[in-house]
Amino acid sequence: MREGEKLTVNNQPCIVLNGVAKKYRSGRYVLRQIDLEVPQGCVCGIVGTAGAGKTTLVRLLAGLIRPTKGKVCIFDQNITPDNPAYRQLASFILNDSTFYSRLKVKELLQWMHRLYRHWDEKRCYSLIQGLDISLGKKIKQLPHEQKVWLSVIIALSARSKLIVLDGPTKRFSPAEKMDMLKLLSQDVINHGTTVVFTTHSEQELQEIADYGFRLEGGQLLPCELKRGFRNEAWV
Ligand SMILES: Nc1ncnc2c1ncn2[C@@H]1O[C@H](COP(=O)(O)OP(=O)(O)OP(=O)(O)O)[C@@H](O)[C@H]1O
Repeated sequence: MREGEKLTVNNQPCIVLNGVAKKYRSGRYVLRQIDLEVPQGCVCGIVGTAGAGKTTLVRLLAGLIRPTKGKVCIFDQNITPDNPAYRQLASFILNDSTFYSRLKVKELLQWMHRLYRHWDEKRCYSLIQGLDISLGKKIKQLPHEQKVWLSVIIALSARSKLIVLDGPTKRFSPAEKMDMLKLLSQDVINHGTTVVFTTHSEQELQEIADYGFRLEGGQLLPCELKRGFRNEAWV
């Protein structure tokens, strides 16, 4: 890919990155020139080795940090730490999320219900029951896997149009990882949700993504995929 060339994967983008570069105060450019459009209703995977800049990219999408250069847009809105307007539309499930640990599961869900305009209560409780998550337990008492599931359930119940996962399934068994991806794939198909995930695994990208990119040397390079997420056997 030539510098400055845009990776356009569809005409109706959910995410648009224009000339994005990021340099932390203490160091070198982690991201150099990212130009990307991700369409709505697809699964987009980003693979990269440790330190390639995946979390930095996700934190830019989440508006947790500012780009040094360029512009980050989600659903046509310019994303910065002081523009939280898109948050009714997007959910970010980060690697190190240790959220609301003192609340009970039930209290957290009640809070989320108040927070999200399009909250789907019926769906939420049916997912919770299916996964056997105890409503009376405090978040801090849940094992890591259940915390990640809970984040996914919240994103799905909030009817998020964009769900971004930054390596949260690292400690999952292959079967459990597949269950989560099947659940997300159904949302992509039924509701046109866009799912973006980061991974260290080229194989995961091959198995799951509709569009795949490799983050290397601060740039995003397109990956050729052998098959898409929406394998008939899964849906
Ligand atoms: N706040 C920060 N200040 C300075 N440097 C940082 C900061 N955050 C990350 N970095 C550096 O930026 C580079 C990219 O880090 P990042 O966490 O984005 O990579 P990653 O691809 O997500 O890695 P991993 O797969 O291990 O999570 C690393 O060299 C890291 O040390």
